[in-house]
Parts: sequence; structure tokens; C-alpha cells
Amino acid sequence: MGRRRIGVELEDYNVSVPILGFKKFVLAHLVSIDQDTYSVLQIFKSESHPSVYKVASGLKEGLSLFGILNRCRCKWGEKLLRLWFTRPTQDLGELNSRLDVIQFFLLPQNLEMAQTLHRLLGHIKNVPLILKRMKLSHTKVSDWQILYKTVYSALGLRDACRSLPQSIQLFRDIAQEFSDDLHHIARLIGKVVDFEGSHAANHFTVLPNIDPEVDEKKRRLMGLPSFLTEVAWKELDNLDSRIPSCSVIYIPLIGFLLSIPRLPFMVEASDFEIEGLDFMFLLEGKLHYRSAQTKELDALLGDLHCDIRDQETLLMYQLQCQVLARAAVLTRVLDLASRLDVLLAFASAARDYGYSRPHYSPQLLGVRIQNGRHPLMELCARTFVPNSAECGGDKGRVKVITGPNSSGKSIYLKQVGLITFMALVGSFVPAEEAEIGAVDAIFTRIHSCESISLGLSTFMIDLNQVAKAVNNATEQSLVLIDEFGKGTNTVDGLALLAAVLRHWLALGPMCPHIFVTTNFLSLIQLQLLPQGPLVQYLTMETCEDGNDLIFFYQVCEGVANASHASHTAAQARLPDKLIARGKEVSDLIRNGKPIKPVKELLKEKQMENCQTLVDKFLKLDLEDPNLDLDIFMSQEVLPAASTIL
Ligand SMILES: Nc1ncnc2c1ncn2[C@@H]1O[C@H](COP(=O)(O)OP(=O)(O)OP(=O)(O)O)[C@@H](O)[C@H]1O
Repeated sequence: MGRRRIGVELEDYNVSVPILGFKKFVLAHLVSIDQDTYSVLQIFKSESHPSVYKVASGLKEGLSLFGILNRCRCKWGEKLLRLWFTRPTQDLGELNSRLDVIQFFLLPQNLEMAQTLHRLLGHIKNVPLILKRMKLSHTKVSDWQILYKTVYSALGLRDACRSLPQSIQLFRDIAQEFSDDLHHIARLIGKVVDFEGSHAANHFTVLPNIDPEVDEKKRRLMGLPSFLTEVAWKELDNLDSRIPSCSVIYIPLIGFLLSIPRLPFMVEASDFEIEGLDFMFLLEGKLHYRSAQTKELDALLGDLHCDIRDQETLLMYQLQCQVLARAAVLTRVLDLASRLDVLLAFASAARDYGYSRPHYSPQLLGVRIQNGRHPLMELCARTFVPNSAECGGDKGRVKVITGPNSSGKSIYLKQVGLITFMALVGSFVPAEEAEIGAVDAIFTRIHSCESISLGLSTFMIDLNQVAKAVNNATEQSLVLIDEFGKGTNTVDGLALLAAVLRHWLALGPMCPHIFVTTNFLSLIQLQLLPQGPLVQYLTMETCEDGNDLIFFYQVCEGVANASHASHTAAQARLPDKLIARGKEVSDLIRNGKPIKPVKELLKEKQMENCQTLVDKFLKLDLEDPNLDLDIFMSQEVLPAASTIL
């Protein structure tokens, strides 16, 4: 605080930031989620901005949960949404108060009100910055206008909220806490600031009837041009007859001057002297003088322009002080308006995507989700198959999910994490029903592309993440592991995965809620996990139709019998020959038989090469006088030998 010099920016350097008190910020209700989880669950996703003009920030939000829920109208709403996302909570009072507001706006009869409030929120601007500028007396003309609009919109919000059920805390707070100070500020600004005049003059000007002295001076300033013409006529009578014209001008800070065109005979500086006049300067072909008349005008009218500005600045300062004295209400406006903004954004997303209200049961461990959906995938897939998830109770703590590649295991895993996360930030969730128990953390080990940026091997990242979960997860934590152990030798990877799961299972009732997907079918076939109620095996439903494999993306109890890797390979357009060979080898290994070399393939190629060489010999014209048999032998025959023999 000392280094940033908050609040003492203008003070001497030896004045330090005054510390007025200490407040405690308790992390008790916070749900811990690490950076990797935010990234793999696509809660946030920053992408580089395609516009070259955005090089400064350079980032924009990609397809992410934050991106689809962020329908905030004001910057402060967006900031608060980000804050809520970084601080999921277990505070049920807070979560339910958020959900109450969303539920209210989801009722069809309240849609119009939601739209009205949404519109008003668009005018709530960056008041703290303006207040900061006011404190430093750097207020700009546009600041007054923004403040005026913000205050009026806040009053609009207050009036609207007064007509809404006061049983909902946010409406009650807005109705009560948007006090009459707002009216006072709006009235003051509206009465004092001349917005049009300020814009035209590019500085703060006040409306008439605020200060009679300023009004009088402005009147005089307005009448000045015709008055000065009169004075100029009088001056011209006293001048040399060769001078055809003159004018009296007013320059702020310098005063009134007599301006005469430079005539051809006025060559040297000495030619500029005119009796009775004091030469001041030559500018753009005109000579400027002070005369007795202009001096009289100076004394009479003075620096009218500057006087008016000084007085208006003083009035602005007074206005600033009055606004700052009531600034507390503006801070409260921002707090409550941004909260309303976020909840309206949640309600709008919930309406569009068909989300439902989650229920919190602190006595329940784990989560129960009925027909849940992945909030991002459901927007991309033509038809999305909902799936339920239940952990804790008699449904076991460790879910081992197997299934062919691309059958939807990772999506299922992520959707459990995302629905839980959404419930913990107080949003409606993409599920028919969701019951969220006490969850103190979400740990994940799901692959992403970060290994390049981190400079760590994929396996090392895997291990770091799993170690974090093993060392920190409690019986209230949710752990999502997607194919851990793939990054190393199969046997070692499988052994590590089994060891980690056995460690957790040994904790009994203290075991976290774990969802783990794996392609290591040996984990089940070799019975590497202890049998018992803590483990439940799930698989993704599929059906074989000849060579085709049909995915139903439906989770059911059971174990996958094969990985169907060849099917996935065929979809990825790997050559048929390769796939067939892969299948052959895999069958041989599985049946414990030795792997034979691909003789047929080799022979086929050999035959092809021989045929090519024979063709070359047959095409050879021995009668051709240009034929050089040495070259033919060294360039055509010998290189082919290695592929034939
Ligand atoms: N519930 C669903 N409804 C509709 N489509 C789905 C569903 N789940 C997954 N998919 C589709 O299946 C694709 C593959 O899903 P996912 O990545 O979860 O498979 P996976 O089993 O984890 O594969 P791998 O084992 O290769 O990692 C998704 O990109 C999506 O298009």
C-alpha cells in the first residue's frame, strides 16, 4: 500500500498511507479450484485477439463458460462475474439469495421487468474512476455527463425495485439503499452543469441563474463584439488617413488591443511606431497596439474571459465537494447494480439454455445430477445426450469409467465438474435436477495443451496434478481424472493409477469423490482395485453394427470390453492396411502369441519393384546409338537392387 501510495498520491513523499484499521477476510466458505481446472473445464479461455489494434490487451474470451454466461451490461457487472467465478463458495445463504433473484426473473411475467432493468444497467458507468478524478480535481466535462446518467439510471433501478417483491433481499437493498442522496446529486448536476455549453467550450460551464456575477460577466462578454466595433470606429478617426481600417480585439490574458493592417510603407521595425500608441507585436500581417482606449477597456472590463472561467471552476469545485460528500451512495449503487447485472445475466442464460435451479444439501456428501448436460458441448453438438451422475451414499466414492475412444467419457467427466462449479457460483445449471452436497474443492487431471508453455513433459504435468489432489483432497472434494498414466510405459502407468486409487480407497469414508476415466482395461481385468461398495464401474453405451461402432453417449453401469481403437483410427482416415496390421498385432498380444513380421506386405512390395525393373529392361533399345549402358546400370539398375534383394 505504501508503494502504491493509495490516497496520498498528492502528498509529500514522507507521508505514508494511513492505516485506519484491519478487517478480517475469512476464506471459510471458499471452494478451492486451481488454475488448471479453470482452463481444462473451459471456465475461462482467453484467446489472442484477431484485431491488430488490440495489441495492448491482445486477449479476448474464447468459447468458455464465462463467455456464454457473461451477458452483463456494465463493466462492473462483468468484473463481479469474474470475481464470483474465481471465488466459488459454500455459503448457502449467499448462493440461495443469488438463485432467488434468477428464479424471479425466469418467471414469464417478469421478463419485461428484466429487460427494463437490463437497459438501465447499461448506463451505470465507471463511477469510482470519476470520483477519483474529482478528488484530484481532474474532472472532465464528459465525467459530469456520465455521472448524471449513472445517477438517473440508478434512480430508475430504485423505482423499479420498489415495485418488486421486497422478500427478495437484492430488491429490498436497492429500494432502501439507493437513497435520496442520488436525487440530490442528480438535481445538483442538472441544475448547475451546462452540458451543451461545456461541450462547445470544451470546459466546465454553468447554467444561467447559478451565480449572478457570472451571468453578468457573460452578458457583457456576449455584447462585446458590437461594443468593440464602436470603439474601433472611434480609434480610426484618430489614426493616420493612410490607414484604411482597424479593429479592436480581445486576447485572453493579454487584454484589449488595436489591430491595424501592415501597410506597404511599414518595412522596418521603426516604421511600426505610431504616435500615441504602444506597439505590441506583429502577427499574420497585422500590427497590434495598446492605445489609451484599450487600456481604459482593460481597466473597465478586465480579463473577463478568465474571470468567468475562474469563477466557473470555483463553482465546479463546490459542486465536486457536494457530490463527494454523498459519494458513499454511489459506491453502494455500483455494488448492488453489478450484482443485479450478474444475476440478470445468469437468468438470461438460464432462460435461453434451459437451466434449472440446483439444490444444496450440506449433509449430503458429493453430488447428484439428474440428466446433466455439458454447457458448452450442448451448444456445439447437434443433439446432446444428457447423463446423470451420483456419488456418495451407496453409489460409491470412486467411479471408474471405461469405454471406447470418442464415446464421451471426457465430456461426461467435465460436465460433472462444470455443473458442480456453476452451482457453487450461484447459477442455474444445465441439468433436470442437481443436488449439490458439501464440496470444498474440485481437483482435475485432464489433458490440455499446456505442456509447451510450461516447459514440462506431459507426464510430469500429469503427476503434479495428481499429487496435488492426493495431498489435498478431503472427503468433501471432487476429483476428476481423465486417463492418468497414459504418458509413460503402459505397465508403469497402470500401476501408478492403481496405486493412487488404492490409496484413496484405503481412506474408507474419508475417500474423496472421484471420477476417473481410463482406457487401461487391465485395471479391471486384473482386478487391481479392491472390491467393495466404494468403487462403481461405469461405461459408455455403444453398439457394433458390422464394422461400424455406434455411440449412444449414454452412461451405464458396467465395463467396456474393448477400446475399439481401430474404429477411431478408421474415422481418422488411417490407411486400412495399417489398421488391419494394428488389429492383427493387438490380437496376437492379447492371446499371448508371438508377433510375426509382415511377410506378405514385404513380398508384395518386392514384386512391384522387380516388375518396374523388368519394364525398364524391356523398354531398353539396344540399337540406339546414344545408349550408354554404364549409365543405365549405375543410375537405374543398381539403386533398385537394395529394394529387390
Ligand atoms: N453426451 C453427448 N452427447 C452427444 N455427443 C457427445 C456426448 N459426449 C460426447 N459427445 C461427442 O463425442 C466426442 C468425443 O467425446 P470425448 O472426448 O468425451 O470422448 P472420450 O471417450 O473421452 O474419447 P478419448 O478416450 O479418445 O479421449 C465429443 O467431441 C462430442 O462430439
